[in-house]
Amino acid sequence: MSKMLRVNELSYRYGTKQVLHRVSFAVEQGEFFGILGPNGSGKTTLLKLLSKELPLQEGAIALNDMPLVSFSPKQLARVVAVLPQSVEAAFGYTVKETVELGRYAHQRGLLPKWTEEDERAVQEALAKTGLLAKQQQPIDQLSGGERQRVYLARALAQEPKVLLLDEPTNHMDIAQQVRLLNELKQWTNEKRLTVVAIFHDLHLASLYCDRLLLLHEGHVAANGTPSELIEETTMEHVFHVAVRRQAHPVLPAPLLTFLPHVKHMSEGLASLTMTTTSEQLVVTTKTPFKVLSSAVVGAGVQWARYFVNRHVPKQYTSSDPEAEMKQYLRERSFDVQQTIGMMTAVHVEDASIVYEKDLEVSLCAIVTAGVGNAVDVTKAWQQNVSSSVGTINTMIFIDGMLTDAAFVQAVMTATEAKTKALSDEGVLDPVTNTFATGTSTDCIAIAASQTGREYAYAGSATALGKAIGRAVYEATINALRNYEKRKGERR
Ligand SMILES: Nc1ncnc2c1ncn2[C@@H]1O[C@H](COP(=O)(O)OP(=O)(O)OP(=O)(O)O)[C@@H](O)[C@H]1O
Repeated sequence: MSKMLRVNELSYRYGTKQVLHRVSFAVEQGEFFGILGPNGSGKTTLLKLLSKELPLQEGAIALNDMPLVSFSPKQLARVVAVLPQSVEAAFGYTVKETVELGRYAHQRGLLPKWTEEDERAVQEALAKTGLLAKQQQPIDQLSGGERQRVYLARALAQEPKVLLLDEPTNHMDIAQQVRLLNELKQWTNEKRLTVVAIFHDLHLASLYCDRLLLLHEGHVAANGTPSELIEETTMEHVFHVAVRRQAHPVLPAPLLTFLPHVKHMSEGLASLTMTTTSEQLVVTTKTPFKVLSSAVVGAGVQWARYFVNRHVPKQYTSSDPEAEMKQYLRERSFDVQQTIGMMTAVHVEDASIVYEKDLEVSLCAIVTAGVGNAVDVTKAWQQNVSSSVGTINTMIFIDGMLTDAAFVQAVMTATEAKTKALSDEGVLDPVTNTFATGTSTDCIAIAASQTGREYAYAGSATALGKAIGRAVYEATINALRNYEKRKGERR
């Protein structure tokens, strides 16, 4: 298959200093290709060889299957545009005049004429870079980020097939970075523009690039998709920092988080306080706990200090319960970003609290249970299951450092224990008359201090799993009995 750009066994020396070692890769037309690597790994040198700013010493570069050496400067400028790392501001020129210079390669003859085509390309480039309103301004009166955009506009006005960018978003604020990369990405799709760009920001590279080349001391350390390449061991080897890979919340792109030398301190469960009123049950921890939950507020993975189980009337409805609950929390001065918020129609004073403490595990389970919406989940498909708020809310606080697997297993173990408690208490699904496995709107939060003892797993084979199983079972049984008692008193 023909490639837009093909680099083969490319090596380069400044004097006796070898800075690139037999670098090979290929880029297809329309690809957004990123070059990553630590300072001094050879990225700029590589880009300068691709633009012929540096002469070829060893190896080969082909553009559209033609050797780069065979291109005259003007021929090359019709195919390749470059945005260097830093450009000297050309004093006296306006923005538009600077961008017009990009049309040089397309002009012919000794006395070239400015054509409609030239004007259209310049205006399009100005529009793409958000500079239409500034076109008459002198370039030396612009900010660093704006000037960077002018040079990008000049490169785009060249209407190249390949765009070489050395840190294109350098000097730009985050909104400009995202805007520019969105535009470039669109051009790679619509105009089949090929972009080869040096990135320092791994996240931007991971989000926008189709493929990445990772350089390490002038060698290719890796070459692949962001998902293949943004990987903990490789990154730690190349960048010499401890990292952790995570999933992007919306896209199948990896995110890397650097692990700083800052220690998270916690007093564990000793710092836990609980207050209960008829309106709400609130658990507060002195330091944030890491939480995996299905709560109305704070669902997913969060760090939180406030855990609110709010009592709401049985007939509670809201078109947007999350927004309504956030408003409720704000009105009561909770820091919403650090709060896990659940709701229940059950009286929260009937919560059951069970502590498990031995040499291996220290945890606390808090359960509120109502079975107005009890459901046998295996038969739920037969019925119109309600989603009102008669529910079982389970919170588990663990003194320890849980892996992701342990968090997920803690949810499984707690759910199994809850289901067993319902069955032992004889709770039935009122429609099918079979044992209920839960209610239709149950909620769970697993909160861990993330200090002290490490727990890789939390299934029933482990001490943590055993403790969760016992505590959740006991707390659920007690909470169910409290609920039944109150119901009996009301009759
Ligand atoms: N003109 C030069 N003369 C001598 N050595 C040079 C020259 N330009 C760069 N180098 C050296 O070559 C190596 C690679 O430099 P290069 O600029 O390609 O790295 P880079 O990966 O782009 O770095 P950065 O992330 O800091 O921009 C570095 O050790 C640098 O000091």
